[in-house]
Amino acid sequence: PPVSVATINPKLVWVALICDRIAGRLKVSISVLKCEYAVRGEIVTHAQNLQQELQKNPESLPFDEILYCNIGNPQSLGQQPVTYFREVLSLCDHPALLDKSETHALYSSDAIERAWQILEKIPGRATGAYSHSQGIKGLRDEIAAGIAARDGFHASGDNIFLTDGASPAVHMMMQLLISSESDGILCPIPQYPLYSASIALHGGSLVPYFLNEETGWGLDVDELKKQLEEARSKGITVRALVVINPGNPTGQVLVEENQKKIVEFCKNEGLVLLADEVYQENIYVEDKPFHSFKKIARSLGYTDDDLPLVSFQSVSKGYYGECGKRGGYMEITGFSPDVREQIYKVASVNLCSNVSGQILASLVMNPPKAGDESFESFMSERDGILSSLARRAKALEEAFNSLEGITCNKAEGAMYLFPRLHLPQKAIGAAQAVGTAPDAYYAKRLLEATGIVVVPGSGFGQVPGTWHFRCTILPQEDKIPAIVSRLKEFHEKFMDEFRD
Ligand SMILES: Cc1ncc(COP(=O)(O)O)c(CN[C@@H]2CONC2=O)c1O
Repeated sequence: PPVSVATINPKLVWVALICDRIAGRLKVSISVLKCEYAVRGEIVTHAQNLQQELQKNPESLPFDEILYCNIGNPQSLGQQPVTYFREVLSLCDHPALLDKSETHALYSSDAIERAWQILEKIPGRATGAYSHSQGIKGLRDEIAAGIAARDGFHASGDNIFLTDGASPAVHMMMQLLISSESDGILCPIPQYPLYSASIALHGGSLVPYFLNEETGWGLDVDELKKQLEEARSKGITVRALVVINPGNPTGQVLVEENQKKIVEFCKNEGLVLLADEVYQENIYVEDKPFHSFKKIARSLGYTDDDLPLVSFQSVSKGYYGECGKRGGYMEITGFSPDVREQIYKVASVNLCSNVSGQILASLVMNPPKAGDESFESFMSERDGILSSLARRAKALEEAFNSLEGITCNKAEGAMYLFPRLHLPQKAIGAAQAVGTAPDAYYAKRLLEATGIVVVPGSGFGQVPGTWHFRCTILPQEDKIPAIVSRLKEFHEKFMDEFRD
């Protein structure tokens, strides 16, 4: 009888596929086979199967809904889009509305004005046309102005590449940096698996550096040096350093002094600094404001020519959470004209990113200002979402830390908690008996008992012998108490079952 992939050990599937590939029977490349993306991996597939069962027979499982806490997808869990952004987007998408008198009764005057300004930046006001391969120049200039206002240092629209979210920008940079397995990219462990997946897809080598859980997921430059030297001793040419700040899945926010050391490290070692800053607006602690690496580099006196730096931003996070609109950019500085030409060439192969995402990225980086008609309502929506995220982060952190055998660092930023499971040996043995990582075994048992979907820590990487899972802080606030009670009930039973 057909056997579901969920019950076969994924490693065996992988070996079988590789053998098929070597035998020439399978047309999928080895790099694709090596690629994994746990955020939408085996646990999520199992959850989707359970959801179908629930739809067929609502009484079939010990819960009545699946709660997807596996992915940073705020609007899928009830978060509302920002009114002003949607007003401007809808007017730009259907400019004929701007000629109708009734529009003024439906839209704020500053949204109407902003839509006119944006359309004036688009050749022929044609939002349905291909744009420049870096994105519409006028929108890139808007974004550059927003970056300059954020950092207090000059930014140029010529250095902005607008992309369909930050993901394709990361893939583009990996394509440019990696020629073979001897090219290495320093990545944090735990890391957001876009990086390990992209490095695998491009045939490169991931050079891990471990964040320190004991110091709140601190990034220690001595660890960077150690891993860099080890990679070089194996003949790997390390091309770049990835830093995710605020961190995913770990939620830490870097302090300025640490960032300065990281910039100096990249400068001294001749590394490209890939600064993933998609959670720059998700900061929940007063004493750790966000500083972009662009700002840090300029404050150290490094100019455009001193340090190759790529800064990634997205419209998927923050208080806007517009994941499905696919907007974002990379700001590239410190590259020679020849290299910039190659970056442009790669971008031009994809023609351009979607224009709605481009418009949204310009709104995110240049939102309403004091005095604008929409400013008060915009700030009320923004602050309401961010303060609620902070409360949810704290509630879940406290819940995890109240459970036997779980410790959880604070989520200082981003959208996730990454609690550590101190599992009894019996539980580890039970997982090994079914050929599953202990944290994946826990996550599957949690899902089957409560409907809560989390991602096993093994999907992000972790210090060997430690086990974690990642849970988003995104379920709406009124659902958090039910999640906490379901989680507590499951966990207490699990520990009773496996206590040594
Ligand atoms: C650190 C980081 N960088 C880049 C991205 C890509 O974002 P976009 O392509 O949407 O701009 C994500 C998405 N976060 C994933 C998606 O949801 N949960 C996650 O961990 C991310 O967490």
